[in-house]
Parts: sequence; C-alpha cells; structure tokens
Amino acid sequence: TGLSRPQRILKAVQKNAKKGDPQSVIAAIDHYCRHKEWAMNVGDDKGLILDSVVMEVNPSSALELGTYCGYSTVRIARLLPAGSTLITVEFNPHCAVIARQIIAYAGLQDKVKLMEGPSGDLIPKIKEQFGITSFDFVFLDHWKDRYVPDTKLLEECGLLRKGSVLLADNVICPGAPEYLEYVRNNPRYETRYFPSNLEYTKVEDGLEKSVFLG
Ligand SMILES: O=C(NCCCCCn1ccc2cnccc21)c1cc(-c2ccc(F)cc2)cc(O)c1O
Ligand SMILES: [Mg+2]
Repeated sequence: TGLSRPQRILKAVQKNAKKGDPQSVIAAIDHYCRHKEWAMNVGDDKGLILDSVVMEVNPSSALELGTYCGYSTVRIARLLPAGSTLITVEFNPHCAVIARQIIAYAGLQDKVKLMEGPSGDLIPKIKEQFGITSFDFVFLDHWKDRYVPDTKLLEECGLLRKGSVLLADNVICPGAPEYLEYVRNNPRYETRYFPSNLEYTKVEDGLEKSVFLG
C-alpha cells in the first residue's frame, strides 16, 4: 500500500538534497519531518547538541545504536576526522536498506559501517570483526530498555576506555528512566543532562552525556 515512511524520507532526500553534501541531506530530512510528516530522527534541535559533543570528542572510533534512516549517522559521520570509523547498528532490515542509501547519498559510506541485527548479539562481535579496541564515542538511540544492558555489555566487552563518551537520546521522551538511574548513581560515570525538545515538537526531551571513568 504505497511507500513506507523511510522510503518517503529517502525520496525527499533524493528530491531536495545535493549528492555528496551531508548538510543538504540533514536539511532535507529536517524540512520533510517538520512540515510533512514526523519521524523519529534526533532532529535539528538535539542535533546541534549531538554535533557539539561529537566535535568536542573528535572520535577516531564511534558507535551508534539505532540507525533508523541514517539521519544521525550522517550528522556524526560528517564531523569525523579522515580515517575514523562510525559503526551503526540497525535491527530493522527495511530501515537498513534506506539508511545505506541515505548515507551513500551524503557521500559518507567510506566512514560508516552498518551492522544489521540486535545490539545484544552484535556488540560482542565488534572487536574481532572490526579490530576496534575501544570506542571514543557512543550514541544510544535504539530501544530505550536496551540502553542499560547494552552499556553494561560495552563495559564487559572492554569496548569503553577511560574518557569514552556516551550520549543517550530520549532520556525524557519516550524516556529511559533505568538508564538515568544507572549512569547518575554510578561512580564510574560523570554524567550531565542537556535539555532540549523531542524532534520537530515542543515536547520536552533531552540528551544525557556520560563519561566513563574507567
Ligand atoms: O523508539 C525510538 N527509537 C528506537 C526505534 C527502534 C529501535 C530498534 N533498534 C534499532 C537498532 C537496534 C539494535 N538492537 C535492538 C533494537 C534496535 C524513538 C521513539 C521516539 C518517539 C516515538 C513516539 C513518540 F510519541 C515520541 C517519541 C523518539 C525517538 O527519538 C526515538 O529514538
Ligand atoms: Mg531517538
């Protein structure tokens, strides 16, 4: 029965953005999702906070849990220094198909590796598969009840080092209360909340930035 929402987002990118121009891809998605139909991209308001944290960390190795259509993948990858890698994990094969096309349209395919499957299964395979020792930066934007188990899994797999920065989307809406509890009451994390709003709305949301202390 017609195109899916991710397919409509891809069409908007192909129609309104310039190939190889990540900023125009971001703008095309934001315009479509603000004026035509809402979608669960991190969006332009929280996106500015994401950008500033990525620029501050300047990661050589980055992980994103929850690709969706690749909007935040493009936001992060466009800021990465040459030679660095962003691994992004997507559970839904249809979203992965769309995200690969949007990432390629932005010209960022050489910086991004998209893994399909559940984070709990894939995280333990990252070291051997990509030869990554640890992540400088992790963006959590997948199932909100997976933020805590996957953070623990990253610790257990030795994928976090002293100074690794975790940035979690949606800690207010839809909410990740167990995650806030975990990082705010854990001596191994230095954590701070960045207030903002739910993408393309006036509803309160925000990002929690947590530095792993080792
Ligand atoms: O649910 C959200 N995201 C997660 C989508 C599904 C992830 C599935 N998935 C991907 C990788 C992966 C790896 N392992 C396991 C599962 C995995 C989300 C929702 C809202 C939202 C929705 C309605 C509303 F009224 C208000 C807010 C806003 C956001 O910004 C969001 O991010
Ligand atoms: Mg989100």
